[in-house]
Amino acid sequence: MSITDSSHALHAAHALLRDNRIAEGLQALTVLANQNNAQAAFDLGNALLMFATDAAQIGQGLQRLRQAEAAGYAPAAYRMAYTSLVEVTETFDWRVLAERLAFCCRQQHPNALCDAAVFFARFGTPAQQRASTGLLELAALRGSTVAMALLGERLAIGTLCDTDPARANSIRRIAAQLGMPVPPPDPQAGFAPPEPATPPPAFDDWDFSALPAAVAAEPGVCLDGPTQLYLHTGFLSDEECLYIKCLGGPDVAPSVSVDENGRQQLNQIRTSHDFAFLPEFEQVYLNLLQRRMAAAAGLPLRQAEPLILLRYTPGQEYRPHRDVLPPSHVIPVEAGGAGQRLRTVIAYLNTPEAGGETAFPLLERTIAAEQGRIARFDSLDADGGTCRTSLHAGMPVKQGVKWICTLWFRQRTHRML
Ligand SMILES: O=C(O)CCC(=O)C(=O)O
Ligand SMILES: [Fe+2]
Repeated sequence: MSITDSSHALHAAHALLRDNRIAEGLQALTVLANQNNAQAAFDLGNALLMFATDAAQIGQGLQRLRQAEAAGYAPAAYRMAYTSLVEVTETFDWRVLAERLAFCCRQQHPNALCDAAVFFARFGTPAQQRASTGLLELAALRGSTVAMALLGERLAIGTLCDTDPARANSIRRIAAQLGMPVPPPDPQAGFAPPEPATPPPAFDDWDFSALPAAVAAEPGVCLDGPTQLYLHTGFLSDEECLYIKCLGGPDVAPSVSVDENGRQQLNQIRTSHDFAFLPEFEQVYLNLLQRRMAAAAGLPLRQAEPLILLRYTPGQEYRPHRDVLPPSHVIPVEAGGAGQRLRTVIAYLNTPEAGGETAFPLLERTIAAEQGRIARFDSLDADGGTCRTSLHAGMPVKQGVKWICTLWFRQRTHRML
């Protein structure tokens, strides 16, 4: 098949999937993938993983991703990189992760470049730190809107670059239109074209050997022994907080809760908006941040439910509750399931102007929502019963907006990917 023929065939397969003709779409992708079309193999792998309900189907999906990676297709290497960080389906090796990321960066994969920039800014050598703003420029030019938003903040503040308030203003305006929570433009400074005046400088120091430093973490200060309530301030950098908010912010939707009968419903207990980072929405650095949160929890990331991003606007709250699920929602450990929610980590991604504390009424403790800190606590006692003192509430936001993300850890492996 010629390149034009195969790209037509790929478009046709995508159209079938969009029209919900799933079996036909998968069949068309399979034909192309079997002709060694790397993009078709990648798309097929992703589609199989999205519809997979058991380990065998996941295995088939990953097989297609490996095929695409072996053919040198960077998006497949990228997905394998973050999948390996969960350590369920793919064995984990720091050296392989570093090689995959370096490969994706050389191929100018936008999300890999964005991840590299955020990683180097905090953990890179001085030369990598200085170069990281150029990597954000390149990632943005290649289509990463998150990199664009992070770049705008660097230009506004002058972090690892000279300030350029007029360009920062234009970028902030675009990022806000996309639904990202960036500060408003400063009208005094005017507006300059958002694109860089000169192309970003060439860079080829893709040494990711410092990656393990990104996931090292301590739980912090213990505030209550029986509840295992810990507080760790300064856990995430300002840029890491913005990275998480910009990744999920455009897609938050009204939160649902699970009632005592196991039904999902919109209700008055939890009035926030949220977004779940399902496997297809993950990124390498987001997974590294989750590994860091898992390290602070003392549990493997594979025991966590998907990371949830939450946004509360004034008046919104999460009324007093415990994080344990209704029994109907739990497959017990004895039956081979992931079991109950055991431990929660909450990361505070901004500091609201007023309100939004996390209150533990039975402990008479309140944790102020402060950008960059994490709180951690247990929902189960040592004997497996509900931890009574874990009762907690997200207090109403009084002024401004509150952004947090939460990881709920189960008793056993929960993630399939
Ligand atoms: O908003 C908060 O401070 C608490 C959030 C919470 O309790 C939860 O997500 O389970
Ligand atoms: Fe909670």
